[in-house]
Amino acid sequence: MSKIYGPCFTVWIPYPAIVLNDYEHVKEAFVTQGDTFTYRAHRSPETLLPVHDHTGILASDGDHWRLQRRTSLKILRDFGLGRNLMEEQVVRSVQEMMVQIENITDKNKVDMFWPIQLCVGNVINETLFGFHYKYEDSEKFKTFVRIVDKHLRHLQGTMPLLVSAFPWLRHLPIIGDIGYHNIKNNISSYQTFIEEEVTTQVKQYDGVSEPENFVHAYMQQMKQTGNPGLDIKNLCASVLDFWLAGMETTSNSLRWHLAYMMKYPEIQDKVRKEIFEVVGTSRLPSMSDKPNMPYTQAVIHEVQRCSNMLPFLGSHQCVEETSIKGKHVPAGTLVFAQIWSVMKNDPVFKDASEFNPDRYLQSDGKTFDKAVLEKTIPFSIGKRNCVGEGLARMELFLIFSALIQKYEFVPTSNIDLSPDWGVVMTSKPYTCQLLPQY
Ligand code: HEM
Repeated sequence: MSKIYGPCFTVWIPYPAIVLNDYEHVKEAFVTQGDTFTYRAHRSPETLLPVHDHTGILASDGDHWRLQRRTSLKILRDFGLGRNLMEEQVVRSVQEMMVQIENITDKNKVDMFWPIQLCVGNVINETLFGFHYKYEDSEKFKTFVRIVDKHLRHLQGTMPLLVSAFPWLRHLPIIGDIGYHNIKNNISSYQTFIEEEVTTQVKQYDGVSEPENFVHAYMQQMKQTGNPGLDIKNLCASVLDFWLAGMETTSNSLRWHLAYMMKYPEIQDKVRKEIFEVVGTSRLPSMSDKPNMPYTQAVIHEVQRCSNMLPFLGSHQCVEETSIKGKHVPAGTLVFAQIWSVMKNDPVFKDASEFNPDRYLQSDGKTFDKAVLEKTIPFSIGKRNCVGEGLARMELFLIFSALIQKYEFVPTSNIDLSPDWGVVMTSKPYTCQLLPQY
């Protein structure tokens, strides 16, 4: 549509919503006029993700959103987000995953879904609740993941979208049940999961001693600040946000990474060559290796660009009358930014449909092309960008490079790189043969 209507146009769904399609418009709205566009639209199907609207980070706005986002970021930073502590946590999960894979007796036809999911899930689980699920005792975790997975696919269905366009339809039988009430009921299953884990931690913590996990630290903030916006309801909502936003995205992205590596085995070999040269085989890759591994970094950028897991960001709403690049935007207008379009259509990506990690590197093979990097925005930009970007980048690097270091991934089923649609665009299921490399 952007080819016909340009980088900024209005769609009627049936209310008017502005769609931003290029980097310049997205930057002007979300960065230059960041405060004006941080509000959410509060319409289904988005409101069907959290348990209560206007709680936590993802589904709140205004001063309440600022408080929740600031509190969560402070806690994550105190726990070492982007520093050694968090790296140690990721490495622990990687080591457990490698043992699990090692123990798979038949490596000729492996589905990597659960090893990756549990590895990523345990990073977030340790941060939030301070423990890991054991591979042999992870049924509760798997049940939760299955519900969320189904939920995220279902939300993009025709019925939920119809209810979003015409909210009164939720009162009709069938459409209302499928498009609204069944989904709302589904949420209570994951609400129970989260509340049980939070309650266990709340009971264990005295409110004053050194916090050992996110729940403890949030409770400490509740006590120290006395701020009524920090309460158990918002604690549960923030924890759920981290589970939803932090686990499904990162684990799906890693599955995309392996799919691309199997489709392009020569690129997989080149990544492994760089890992062997920089890290060797006697230890796992670490964050201190990252600056010396430009090709691996370029591959991660290119997989994120091409897989484009979150083509549409969550809704943004403009709180006051303004203009974007000279185009009038009335107060209350909905704004959808298509980072899909930015990463597929910006002229900086030559032959954008080709999978070509080299586009990120200059001719010396080491220096990054800053113009290309600037427009690669899988975590969005501006005030409402991804809270977990630092952690996600660390996980992608450490988990991906550890897998490629140890195994060659050879497809044993068709690798189809077209996505399965949902709130998060996932790779199609595949199986692979794992060939140990040392
Ligand atoms: C590859 C992995 C990831 C990708 C591609 C990704 C992408 C994004 C994007 C594009 C947004 C902005 C959505 C919007 O504008 O509505 C976002 C928001 C968010 N992300 Fe991530 N994310 C990833 C991993 C994570 C992780 C690991 C965490 C937590 C530990 C996390 C937590 C969040 C939260 C809480 C928000 C909401 C921010 C707000 O509304 O203010 N994400 N993410």
